[in-house]
Amino acid sequence: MIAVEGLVKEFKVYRRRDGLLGSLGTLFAREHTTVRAVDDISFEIPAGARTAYIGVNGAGKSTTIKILAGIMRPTAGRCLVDGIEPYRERRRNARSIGVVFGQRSQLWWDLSVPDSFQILRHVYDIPEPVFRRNLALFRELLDIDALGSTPVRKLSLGQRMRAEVAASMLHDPKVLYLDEPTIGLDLVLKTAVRELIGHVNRELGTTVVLTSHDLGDIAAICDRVLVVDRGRLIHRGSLRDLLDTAERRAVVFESGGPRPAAEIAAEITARLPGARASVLEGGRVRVEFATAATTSRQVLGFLLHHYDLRDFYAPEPGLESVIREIYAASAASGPPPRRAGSSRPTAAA
Ligand SMILES: Nc1ncnc2c1ncn2[C@@H]1O[C@H](COP(=O)(O)OP(=O)(O)OP(=O)(O)O)[C@@H](O)[C@H]1O
Repeated sequence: MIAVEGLVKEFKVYRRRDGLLGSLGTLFAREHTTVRAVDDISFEIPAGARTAYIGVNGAGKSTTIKILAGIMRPTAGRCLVDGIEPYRERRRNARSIGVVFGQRSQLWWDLSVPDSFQILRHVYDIPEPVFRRNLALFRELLDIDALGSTPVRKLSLGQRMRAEVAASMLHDPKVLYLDEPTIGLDLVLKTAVRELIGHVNRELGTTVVLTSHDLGDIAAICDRVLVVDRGRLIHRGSLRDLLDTAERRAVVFESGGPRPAAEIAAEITARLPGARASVLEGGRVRVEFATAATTSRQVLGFLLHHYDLRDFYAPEPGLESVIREIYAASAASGPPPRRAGSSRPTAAA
């Protein structure tokens, strides 16, 4: 569905000079640096996949999504979305995609949500049964009727986001680009939006590309991840594989023996290389360990041999810690610098 090859996007950022003379100077020669926001990225996303595109602030996520959505042209490389080069055929592309950019609105500021939806219905030429089916879905899951006839500009961020998500899906797009779609939503509405995205993915085979700093969104919506760092793709794979790469894991157990939990925890920390044990509420012991120093098998063997294990479980490694590990590894190996190209004077435009 989506094929990206050697995608590059550079921005020229012009330097401002201080003072009147400096300002006059910039009329004749302006210095700039080149920011390489997307740096030779290639990937493919099959139809119906739910992909998280993640990275720290400024990693290049929004820039990539803007290119995929046809809002921006790449400096080099290309992408095809459902056989279309989005920035060359913007109108055709717009019919088959739905977009939510958390900070930007696709609704009419002075109109109510129902009026905005009526306009979108005509813009996209949405057949009546599809329009009615989708409105019923948004009523059920997002309580869209509660937004009433209030103009969009008067809605709270959370209310507007509900309308934005619904608007992006109104015309049954083949691809949904969601940039922070649950920003400003409370937990109940977050869950509803996640359910809605899951629903259209299952029922209509919609391809979903999500960028979010909300790890709950990623875990609930996506089954695969692309991780970008300073414009470069540094990890791709299934969410399951990503979690399996966790270098730190944990087990929690309850000991039936007479020894105090604090004593057991201290013993484990002292004797198991790379392990740190602590006592949880209720006297259970949590052992965190680095898989590079001690394997899961060694930890389990040690615990079984020394203690009377009553209750035992291994919590899932948190997505947050796994992603932190990936960023740390990337920073340590020193990927290409974000700023490509040098500063040079150019004639003023
Ligand atoms: N129009 C622009 N002009 C100049 N630089 C830009 C422009 N748009 C983005 N950049 C720069 O490109 C880099 C990537 O920005 P981008 O918005 O794609 O990051 P992001 O991963 O979406 O970040 P965030 O999580 O904060 O939204 C940043 O260094 C940013 O400052």
